[in-house]
Amino acid sequence: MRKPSLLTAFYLCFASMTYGQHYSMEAITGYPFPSELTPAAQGSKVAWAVNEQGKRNVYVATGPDFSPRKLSNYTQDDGQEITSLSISDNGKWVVYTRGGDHSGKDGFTPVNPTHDPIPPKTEIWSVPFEGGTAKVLSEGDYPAVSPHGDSVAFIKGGQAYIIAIDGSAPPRVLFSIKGNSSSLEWSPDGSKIAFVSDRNGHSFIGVYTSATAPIQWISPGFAQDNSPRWSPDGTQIAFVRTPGTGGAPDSILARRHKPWEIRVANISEGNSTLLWKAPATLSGSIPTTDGATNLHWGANNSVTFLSYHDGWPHLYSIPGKGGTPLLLTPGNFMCEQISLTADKKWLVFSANNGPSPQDIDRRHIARVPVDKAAMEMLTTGDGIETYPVVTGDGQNIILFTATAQQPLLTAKMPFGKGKPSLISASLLPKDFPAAKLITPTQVIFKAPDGTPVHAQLYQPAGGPAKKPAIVYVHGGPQRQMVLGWHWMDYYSIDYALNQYLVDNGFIVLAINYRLGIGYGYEFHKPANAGVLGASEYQDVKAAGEWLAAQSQVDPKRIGIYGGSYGGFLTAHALGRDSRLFAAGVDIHGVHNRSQFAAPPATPPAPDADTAEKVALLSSPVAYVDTWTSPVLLIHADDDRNVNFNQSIDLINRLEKKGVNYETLSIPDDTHHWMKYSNELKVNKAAAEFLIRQLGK
Ligand SMILES: CSCC[C@H](NC=O)C(=O)N[C@@H](C)C(=O)O
Repeated sequence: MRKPSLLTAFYLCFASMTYGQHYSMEAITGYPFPSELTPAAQGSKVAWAVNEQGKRNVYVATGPDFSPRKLSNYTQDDGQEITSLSISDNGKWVVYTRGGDHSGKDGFTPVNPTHDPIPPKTEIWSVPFEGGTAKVLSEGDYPAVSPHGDSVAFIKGGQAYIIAIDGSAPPRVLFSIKGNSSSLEWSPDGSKIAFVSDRNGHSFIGVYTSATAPIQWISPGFAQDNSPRWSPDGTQIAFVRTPGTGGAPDSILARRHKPWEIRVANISEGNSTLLWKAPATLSGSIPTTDGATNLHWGANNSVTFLSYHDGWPHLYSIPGKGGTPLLLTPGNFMCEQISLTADKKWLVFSANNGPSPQDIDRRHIARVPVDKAAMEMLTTGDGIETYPVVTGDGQNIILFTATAQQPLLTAKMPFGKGKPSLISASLLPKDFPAAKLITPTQVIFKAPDGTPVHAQLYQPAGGPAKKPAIVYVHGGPQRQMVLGWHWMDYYSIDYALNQYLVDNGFIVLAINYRLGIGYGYEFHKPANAGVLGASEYQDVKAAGEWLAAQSQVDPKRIGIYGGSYGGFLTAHALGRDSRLFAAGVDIHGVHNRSQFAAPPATPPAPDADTAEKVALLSSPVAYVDTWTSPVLLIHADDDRNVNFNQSIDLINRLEKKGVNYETLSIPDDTHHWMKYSNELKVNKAAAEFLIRQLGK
């Protein structure tokens, strides 16, 4: 087909925006995506990263107006992400890592989606807060800026290095010891560094003092010690202990408590005492939600942490000298994106809590003193507020806000009562079709076993009486989709695709199936789920049946799509229920989990054989014989989360079965579409396939 001329393309775009026709995929995915929001320890300075159609840069702002200022100048869609962003305590320097894919395994490993013959490196950069040329300090990752603001400790090759923050001298080894060093934590006075030494099955907490002093090991045992946190006076360290690897192989299928405890050590003595041991219940297992244990040492000698043991991810406080944990955040909601204020007196966080029944499917900002169960919800309404940080002067919260129409943007609000006001609206492209986006509504349906399943229903206005419909299945699986733009880039891309499908006449039902977060422990950690029986699939099938029962849906044109774990469930749906799901798009899904069930053990686990059989039955490849619906399979081959051969395996089986399948293979990108042009390509391919199969 002849491509339209540039002038024709411009006219079509202008017309579609003006006369109510469809907006382009470029328009709906052209939003700026913010991340890495961080405050300086003093004053009102903040910094964050923004991905503008693949061009990722650092922005900074200073109170009271917080007008954003672009600090770096990366001009290419080159897939090099910005992470570990921080401002030196004195506010003079901004330091960050550029490169890698930190949402996958081996975050440090460089990514090269531009197929450069000489691949980029993952490097640490610094730039003066007031402006100047950003400079590469060294190849490396996980930078920790000294409290004095003059040097940066970092990790390279599992060892610790240090360099002057202005790059005025070459990096030097700080300490080089057995195992892999990580989690560098400067002591408050900058005289020491606590760190984790991972030794493959056990780990120690170490303290570095100087090139002439031996590393001090803190309470070394036969366990895995992690998350070192200094007391404000620098005399103690709190840390999390879990069991070391080993022991008689346990059942694979049984659900077991995963023990963890918090311990406190005096630096002077080096031994540790037990501060709190989690209850030996399933929900008392070490939490796996955002920030995991979220261990902090706050003011008034208050050690704070997150635990799931009352059924919800809640915050607790316990005196550093010992005592009974105080539940800081009672209620049926989860806390996440937790940060401690510079004065260490408050915790601020996001929670799916508020006065409306819909708030369980949103996020709002809250705060609580580190030593008093006096939680306050600071935001409310129809929006989605996330990633709050308090400025070093304690005057303002800087946060990310979104709505059903507005993608994630940076905002400010007083640290107390008040409403967020946007500070980065100017970054939104002029052609962004906010006014054309619909507002999803909350739907709750029952799964066959009676479990309530929350979902968001996207309905186009007008159009034919019977419309095609799509079940959208998120990945993770511990994620929650909400009633607006999502705070993760991966799910912002899918929210954009859902809106685009609505604009092209589809109804979309985004389902929060079990294994997801936001609805309590039992929903998040259900029996017989995942590789242990895929019980969560019943929620997906129930969603298809719910759509088929709606008067405005054409039951013969129901499709499904999802990425990663969502691809896994999409493949399950097409294999097991092609009569219900007429077509689907499976983006880097997991298809054969048999090798995950029984990890190599000698002797094997008592139920290894059964687990192997259950794992296979939990895999979509077990249902190829009943797969008849057409499918588009998409995968990038530098995927560090789901191996590329998961799609090769399924494709070869579909080919043999004679299923109608199409493919899109993307060389050198990862699980997270590091290159914007690949994100666009994937969304366009998925939309085109669904429209072609179901739309007209
Ligand atoms: C065992 S399935 C792995 C799916 C994958 N999880 C982590 O990498 C996934 O769903 N990834 C993205 C989409 C996510 O974490 O949300």
